[in-house]
Amino acid sequence: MPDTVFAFAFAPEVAASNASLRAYLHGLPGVDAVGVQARAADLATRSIKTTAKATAIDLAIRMVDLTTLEGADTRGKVRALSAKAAHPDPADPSAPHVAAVCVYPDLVAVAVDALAGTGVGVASVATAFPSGRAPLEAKLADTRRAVADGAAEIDMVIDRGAFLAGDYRKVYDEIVAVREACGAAHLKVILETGELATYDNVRRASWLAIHAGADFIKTSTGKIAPAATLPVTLIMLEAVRDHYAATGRRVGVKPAGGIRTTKDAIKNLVLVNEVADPAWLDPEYFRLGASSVLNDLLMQRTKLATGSYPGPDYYTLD
Ligand SMILES: O=C[C@H](O)COP(=O)(O)O
Repeated sequence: MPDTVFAFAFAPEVAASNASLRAYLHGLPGVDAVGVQARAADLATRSIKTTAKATAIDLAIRMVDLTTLEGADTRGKVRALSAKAAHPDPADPSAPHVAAVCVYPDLVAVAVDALAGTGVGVASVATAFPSGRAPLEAKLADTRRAVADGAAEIDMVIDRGAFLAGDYRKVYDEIVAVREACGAAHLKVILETGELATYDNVRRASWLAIHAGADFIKTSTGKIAPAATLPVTLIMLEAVRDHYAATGRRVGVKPAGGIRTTKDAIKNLVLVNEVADPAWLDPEYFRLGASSVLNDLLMQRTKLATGSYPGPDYYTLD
């Protein structure tokens, strides 16, 4: 049965005050938690075989934002990660490159230099990642620095404290300001769904970010559990699907955090196909934020092509 598609009209005056934003967001239909969990669980049981699986694995590799977001990150680590992003399987040039490498702002220039001419983008977290707790001026400076150093994509975090306190206008205004600071760079807005407490809040935060100008909505920082669960990704896919139906603007979705295996990746692709539509099955509109899924995708790819797994030391460490 096809999903009901809601068109949530959003006139500019809705953003004029916190009260009008609140009325809009709390007027959205409530999420049927049991239904969403059951549907996500059902879709997670779908399996993909042989040729379709090979295609899905290559698509998943092309959608990976290969991420390192550790306090201990070094220039050398980012160079090594960038080499892997551009040529994931040095023994098999047919393996596609990933979508982007995602790093802290101070390492953007290193990644840009290492990835020049490869087709792999550079994404950077900004706005006081992962907490989002800094004055707006600091968040904008963070964003501008990353863009000036060559980041083509900015992954910002929302102020969850403001959101949970009902200060939607502050969250909306910050996204608008960061969107402007991004210039030509794409903006991914991280909702940090593991801190939003309810599915209704995930739906509200999705619509808030979409209307404020997000190019992508992203589940998580990877620093808070639970991160990218299937029910949460499903709710976000519904939002971008319905927004597209209402406006013709296609916003992307990026589950991130805790995606470790080829099975995890393929479950997400099934969700995209069934909940949104196949037009989202493209790195332009769907990404997988992950620090360590790439090796498993490469191993399963080799297994499909040759019939056996490569040895455990075959790939560089994630
Ligand atoms: O944006 C991506 C996440 O930070 C990566 O999280 P992960 O280490 O659980 O894959």
